[in-house]
Amino acid sequence: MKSYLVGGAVRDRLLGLPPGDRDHVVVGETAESMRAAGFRPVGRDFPVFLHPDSGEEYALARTERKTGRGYRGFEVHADPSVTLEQDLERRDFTINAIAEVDGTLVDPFGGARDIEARVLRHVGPAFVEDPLRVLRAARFMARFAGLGFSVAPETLVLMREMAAGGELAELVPERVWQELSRALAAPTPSAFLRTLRDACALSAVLPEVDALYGVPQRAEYHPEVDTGVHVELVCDMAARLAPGDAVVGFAALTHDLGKALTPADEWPKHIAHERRGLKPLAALCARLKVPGVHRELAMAACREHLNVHRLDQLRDSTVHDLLARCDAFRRPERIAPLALVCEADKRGRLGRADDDYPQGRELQRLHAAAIRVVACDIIADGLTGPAIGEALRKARIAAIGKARRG
Ligand SMILES: Nc1ncnc2c1ncn2[C@@H]1O[C@H](COP(=O)(O)OP(=O)(O)OP(=O)(O)O)[C@@H](O)[C@H]1O
Repeated sequence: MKSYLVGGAVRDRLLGLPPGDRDHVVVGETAESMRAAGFRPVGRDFPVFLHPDSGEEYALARTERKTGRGYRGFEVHADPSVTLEQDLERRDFTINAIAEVDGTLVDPFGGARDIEARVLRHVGPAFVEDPLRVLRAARFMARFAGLGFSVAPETLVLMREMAAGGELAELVPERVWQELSRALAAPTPSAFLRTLRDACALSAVLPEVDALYGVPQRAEYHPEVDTGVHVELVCDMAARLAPGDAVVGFAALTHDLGKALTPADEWPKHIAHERRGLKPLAALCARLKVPGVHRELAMAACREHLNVHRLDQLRDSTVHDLLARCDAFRRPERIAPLALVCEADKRGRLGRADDDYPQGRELQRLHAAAIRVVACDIIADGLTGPAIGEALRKARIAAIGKARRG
């Protein structure tokens, strides 16, 4: 059987990055011959098989033909006559279209040269057939911008054409979310936003975030002034504080959505932006089918980030109610990520990256003190019904006060 290692595994090795999934392409075989050799078929849309021992993916070499709008309008053709080069030609970027066999590269589109030059370049004119590739370009930039990569100018031209053609709106939410969440888990999420803006595509994918650009903030708190730039800095700071964590990343991205709704005559102040942001955030989550865990932290960060910043000015009961709104007595794991998002917000400002953020530690300390008080302490006092809840609240407020001043 003739098989080649392809895609991310070859690319990442040439970049000197740790190896991820190893995908292979197989030439000259059929689904029947693969099954006869012990490979297990997976997936509905493409002829992909799992190796019986290693579990690695082996896909039959295939070509694709665009038959309709959107990324689903593809006719896949996989038979033993499809060559390796034809399979590589249908791929998105030259850096992803390199194959390797026995230590030798097969690189018909100059991917190794583009890796050397740190260029993200499309393979060929078929690039425009799948609108998801605009998002993939932005996602690879989030991953590789720190290594010095940029999008080739001719690729950017095609991305702009694709965005102008309107097909991005037809992507199913799951695919958009997959690229967005992977970008937020990458080292430089700001490059995802900037690449989409450069391609005039951010307004189609994340209109709520696009609307933040050009909205000014008070320069004494935000030397970067522009809210969109602030959000970029916050996302990159979140990626630094919580590497690979798209839950924290998504909350960082969306914590200030309300600032886009501040009436312009109130600029650069944004009174009540925490409250105003909840509705567009809920709409965004519904549209992209954002998983509950991401949604919950994002809603909490949007609502509470100012409260956490001024934690030392809040009354004990207000700290308690903040924790209760976050459901932090039943779900204690919610507080550490909230503290991280708030820290990213504070340090994601021009010139503030090295600021200390004691509020994050204090929030966790007060939360730890409050959750030490449990219902059985109260029930032991002979209380019943709603009185238990009220007594519990009072005891937790007292515990917060003691932790602060005791
Ligand atoms: N929409 C697409 N259009 C063209 N080629 C694609 C597309 N999606 C995936 N590919 C090809 O399949 C390979 C595997 O895709 P995948 O999404 O797993 O990314 P990857 O390159 O392996 O990166 P990662 O390390 O992030 O998983 C890519 O390297 C690329 O060659």
